[in-house]
Amino acid sequence: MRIGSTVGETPPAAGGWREGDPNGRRLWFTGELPGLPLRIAYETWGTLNAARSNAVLVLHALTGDSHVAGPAGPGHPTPGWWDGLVGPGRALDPAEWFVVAPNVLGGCQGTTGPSSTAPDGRPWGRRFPAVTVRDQVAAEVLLADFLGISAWAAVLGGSMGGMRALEWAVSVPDRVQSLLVLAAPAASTAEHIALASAQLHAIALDPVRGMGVARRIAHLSYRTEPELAARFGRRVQEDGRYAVESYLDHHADKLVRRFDPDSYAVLTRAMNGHDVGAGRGGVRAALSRVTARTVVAGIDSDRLYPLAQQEEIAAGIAGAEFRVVTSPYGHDAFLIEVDQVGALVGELLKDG
Ligand SMILES: CC(=O)SCCNC(=O)CCNC(=O)[C@H](O)C(C)(C)COP(=O)(O)OP(=O)(O)OC[C@H]1O[C@@H](n2cnc3c(N)ncnc32)[C@H](O)[C@@H]1OP(=O)(O)O
Ligand SMILES: N[C@@H](CCO)C(=O)O
Repeated sequence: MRIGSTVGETPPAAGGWREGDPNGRRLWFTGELPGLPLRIAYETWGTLNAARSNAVLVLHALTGDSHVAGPAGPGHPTPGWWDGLVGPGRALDPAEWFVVAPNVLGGCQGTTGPSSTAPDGRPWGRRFPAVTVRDQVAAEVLLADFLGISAWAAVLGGSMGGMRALEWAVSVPDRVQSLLVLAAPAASTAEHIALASAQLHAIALDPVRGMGVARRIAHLSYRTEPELAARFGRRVQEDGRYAVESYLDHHADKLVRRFDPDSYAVLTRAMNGHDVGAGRGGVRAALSRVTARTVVAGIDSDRLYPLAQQEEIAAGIAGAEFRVVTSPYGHDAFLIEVDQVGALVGELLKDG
């Protein structure tokens, strides 16, 4: 394993990597997965204690990145996506916990992905190999090895991050002491694959405009019908667009400005392939491997990953607690309902 630079050195140009952040430490390391040179960009908050027992791994969703906390700014296209969870007096207080957040394998914010340079000196682009959620976790295991963390005090994730958190607890149970799976399924369903299929077709037709279409489709699955009705109704703007149409246009435009369509496609395919039970005798058999103290939580209005999918996970893990986040916002509540999510994290970590 070759160790990469630390803060302050010139970061690699590819993949949207930028300089350090005053609220956290942005780092990267290089290693190798079979056949794939690997760089992982990650951020940390707090200090690893001498016993190496206070490390918490936070795993982001589809278009998230390592920037869990801190303001938006140069190099941070969005503010910290769980900003309310990390900081003094918050559930993940850096005075107590060493918080680590990697950008996912296949992503576009510093970790190896389609916008990275391939061994032939050209960007990978569409040639980037298909990766699975298991590959992504294998890469994160290399990061944990590098950091000298044999077991995480907690692994936390929502949505695609929840898929990886679950995969961690199943594939290396002895390295996960406690686990929060939020708004994620044990396996992607026909509905998920169908929604993703339409998005992937749009990107195949035209990467940039197609990703805008993909985001519109996806964003609808992240919110709820009553919320859209209450916020936008049938209102038409001065420019002639329905207000809800304009809202989706806005989210599409914002994503197009900050995200790589090839990464979007690679990560979407990885989510399609997510099935924690594949090759392990099925979901129940896979879940029975988990030894972590576990909280599985869903959102009562989530139409993408409905509550029954988290109930299934909780039912399969010995001693798991099942919790419901109450929200009108649907799937995106895992990002919005920070107080409720913070309470879940606090519950998980107390006496942990
Ligand atoms: C772990 C991760 O996933 S990290 C990545 C998270 N971030 C993203 O995914 C970015 C996309 N954004 C989102 O998904 C959501 O905005 C969330 C979950 C982050 C926050 O949700 P909310 O606070 O409910 O924001 P909401 O969905 O209402 O969007 C607000 C935006 O829509 C804009 N907007 C609202 N109505 C309209 C309209 N009729 N026309 C145009 N724009 C509109 C607002 O001006 C605001 O713009 P801004 O974000 O540029 O300031
Ligand atoms: N808004 C989130 C939702 C997906 O879970 C994202 O873009 O990652």
